[in-house]
Amino acid sequence: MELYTPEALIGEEEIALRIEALGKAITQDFENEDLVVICVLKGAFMFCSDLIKKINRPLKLEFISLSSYGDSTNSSGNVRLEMDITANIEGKNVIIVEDIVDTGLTIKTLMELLSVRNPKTVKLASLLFKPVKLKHKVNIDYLGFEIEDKFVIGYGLDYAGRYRELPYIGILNAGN
Ligand SMILES: O=P(O)(O)OC[C@H]1O[C@H](OP(=O)(O)OP(=O)(O)O)[C@H](O)[C@@H]1O
Ligand code: HPA
Ligand SMILES: [Mg+2]
Repeated sequence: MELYTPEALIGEEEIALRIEALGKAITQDFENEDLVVICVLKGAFMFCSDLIKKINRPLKLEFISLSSYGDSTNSSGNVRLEMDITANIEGKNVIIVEDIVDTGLTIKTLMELLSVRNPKTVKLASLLFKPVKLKHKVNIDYLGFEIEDKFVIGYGLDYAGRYRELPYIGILNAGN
């Protein structure tokens, strides 16, 4: 059987502790306010599912699917909308949940897409931020971890569709 243990960068416990803190912060910031949480598929599915369990406020969950990396470790520069949300977000408090902000192109594209729908507020929660590659200015309201310039996998993040199921964040090596 193929060996399958990519090098760990951020472990399960560290992720869980950070998510608990982010959930608390969101809970406090949205006292008496309803929320629409938008999970950006596919990468954010695991982070989003753990994060919403730590938000102690009424919320509705929506999914959007955006893709620009395909089977590469670099952005194609073209963000494809594969599936849109179904809810009307006009006048609503929206929290976008992303797995990673790398070049910032995906989140820039998504912010533009949502802003014309007139939400009341839009905040961004991202588990990871890779500042070295950033090309578009992005404000992350709820950040998990800043990471170095390595292509990461696991906990929802993929390389060519693989590794999303790993319970921790690992680093993609040539040997993986
Ligand atoms: O800041 P950027 O350079 O735009 O990169 C970040 C985006 O890229 C990845 O999505 P991907 O295109 O791999 O789709 P996936 O989530 O379905 O894997 C990741 O999940 C983010 O959404
Ligand atoms: O480092 C990364 N890993 C996985 N997907 C990504 N999408 C942007 N950056 C990354
Ligand atoms: Mg991907």
